[in-house]
Amino acid sequence: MNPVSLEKKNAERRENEPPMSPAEFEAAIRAVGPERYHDLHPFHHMLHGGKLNRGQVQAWALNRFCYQSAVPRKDAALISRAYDRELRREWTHRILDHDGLPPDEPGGIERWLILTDGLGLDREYVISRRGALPATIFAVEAYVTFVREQPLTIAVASSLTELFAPKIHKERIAGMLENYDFIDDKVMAYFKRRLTQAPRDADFALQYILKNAKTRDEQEACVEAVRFKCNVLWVQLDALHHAYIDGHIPPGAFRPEADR
Ligand SMILES: O=C(O)c1cc(C(=O)O)c2c(n1)C(=O)C(=O)c1cc(C(=O)O)[nH]c1-2
Repeated sequence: MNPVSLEKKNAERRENEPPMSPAEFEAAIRAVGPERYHDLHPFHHMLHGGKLNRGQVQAWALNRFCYQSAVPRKDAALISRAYDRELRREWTHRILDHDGLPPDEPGGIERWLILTDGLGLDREYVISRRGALPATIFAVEAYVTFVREQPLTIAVASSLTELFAPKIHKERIAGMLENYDFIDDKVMAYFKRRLTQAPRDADFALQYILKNAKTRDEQEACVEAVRFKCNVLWVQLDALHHAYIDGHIPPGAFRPEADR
C-alpha cells in the first residue's frame, strides 16, 4: 500500500475509534515519561551522579539557559492565541514565574543566572547565547514554533512533560549538592522553587486538555505533543554529550577553560 492510502486508511480507522475515556487519556499521556523523558538520558545520569567536571556542568547550565529563556516566549505565544480569559489569566503567571515581578520576585531566569554566576560564567556571555550549541538553539526554537503554530489544546499539551519534572528536580538537587563541591544551596534555588511551581502548572494543563481534547484524533495529537516535547529535551542532551563528553565541540560554541 502506498504511503498516501495508508495515511488515509489510518485516518479513517481513527475516525471510527471512540475517544479514550479521561482515565485512559491521562494514562496515555503519563506513559510517555517512563518511555522517553530526558531523565533516561546518559548525560543526565552523569550530571546527577557527579561524573562531570566543572567545565561540563558549565556547558550544561549555559545551554539550558537558552531553554529557560525560551519558555516565557513560548508562553507569551500561547497567550496571544487564547480567546479564553481564564486560560490567559492562568497562563500569565507562568511568564511571571520565569521573568519575575519586581520588587520582590526575581523570577526563575534570575535564579538560573545565579546558578551560572556560581559556576563562574560571565552573565553577559550566557544571556547572549553566543556560546550555545547550534542544536540547543534549533531545539528550543522548535518548541516556540510548535506552540505558536499548533492548535491551542495541542500547544497546551506540549507543556505536560512537566508532569515528569519534579522527580528529576528532586534527584538533581540531591545529586548535585552531594557530588560537586562547586554547587551549593544558593545555586540550587531554581530547582527548589520549581518543585512547587511545576505540579501546579502541570495539573492545570492536564485538566485543560482532558476537558478540551474531545475526539480521538485530538487526544492522540496531545500524546504526540508530549512525545515531541520529550524530543526537544532529549536532543539537547544528545548535543551536550556529543560536544562535551565525546569532544566534538562545534565551531564558536563554549569551550571550557581547560580546553582553550
Ligand atoms: O529540569 C528539567 O528537567 C525541566 C524540564 C522541563 C520540562 O519537562 O519541559 C521544564 C523545566 N525543567 C523547567 O524548569 C521549566 O520551567 C519548564 C517549563 C516548561 C514548559 O514546557 O512550559 N517545561 C519546563
